[in-house]
Amino acid sequence: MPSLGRLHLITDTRPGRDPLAVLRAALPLARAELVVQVRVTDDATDREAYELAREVVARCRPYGATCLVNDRLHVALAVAAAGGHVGADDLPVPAARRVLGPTAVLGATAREPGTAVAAVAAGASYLGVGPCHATDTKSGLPDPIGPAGVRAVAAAVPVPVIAIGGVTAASVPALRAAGAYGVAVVGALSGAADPAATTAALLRALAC
Ligand SMILES: Cc1ncc(COP(=O)(O)OP(=O)(O)O)c(N)n1
Ligand SMILES: Cc1nc(C(=O)O)sc1CCOP(=O)(O)O
Ligand SMILES: [Mg+2]
Repeated sequence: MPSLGRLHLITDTRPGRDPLAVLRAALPLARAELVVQVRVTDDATDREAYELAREVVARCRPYGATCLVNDRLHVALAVAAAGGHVGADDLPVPAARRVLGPTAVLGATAREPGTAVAAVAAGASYLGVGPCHATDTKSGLPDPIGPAGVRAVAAAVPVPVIAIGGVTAASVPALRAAGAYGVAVVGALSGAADPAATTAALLRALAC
């Protein structure tokens, strides 16, 4: 399995956002370092998720970037994405692994070491760990765990930890120092005035 990219761009399909424009800006800079997670709003249809994921897979391919699909693993399979990401309300990790097969990339959300260890034992190949910082992008999240929370999880598992939640280029150094392999962002890129410049800043921070 090729090594996982360190910059995870999660698509923002909320009204007024343009996920493909952000992707166009990020891809030529981040190339194989980019993992694009196709995440649609809960009210999106499977057809909408499929069309977006198909487009993302096609755009990622020439750059060697990776496309994953959030939650909807049948969509991941249908578009031949590299894998998917599941959390507490989605298919359990063992079931997700069965659906995706043994070689797919499978991410699981873990907020503390116990869940993290269980997710890895059940077949997760990386963990999304957060929320690291406060964020308006998703409601109903628990309190931020900060770099200390990331450190606790990263110390407990042998797989890459991807820090998520309110991540910006400025917060990357502390998260990396805490053991994060990479970061996942929504708002830092989808709300950026200059997504290319922000991608470059995130990549610089991740390279240190
Ligand atoms: C990299 C990464 N980490 C965590 C999540 C959150 O997944 P989940 O808890 O299933 O919540 P939703 O994204 O489905 O709302 C993620 N998507 N990616
Ligand atoms: C989708 C999601 N899941 C999170 C978790 O902690 O599980 S935080 C989050 C939103 C991340 O968006 P932003 O980069 O704009 O803060
Ligand atoms: Mg989910």
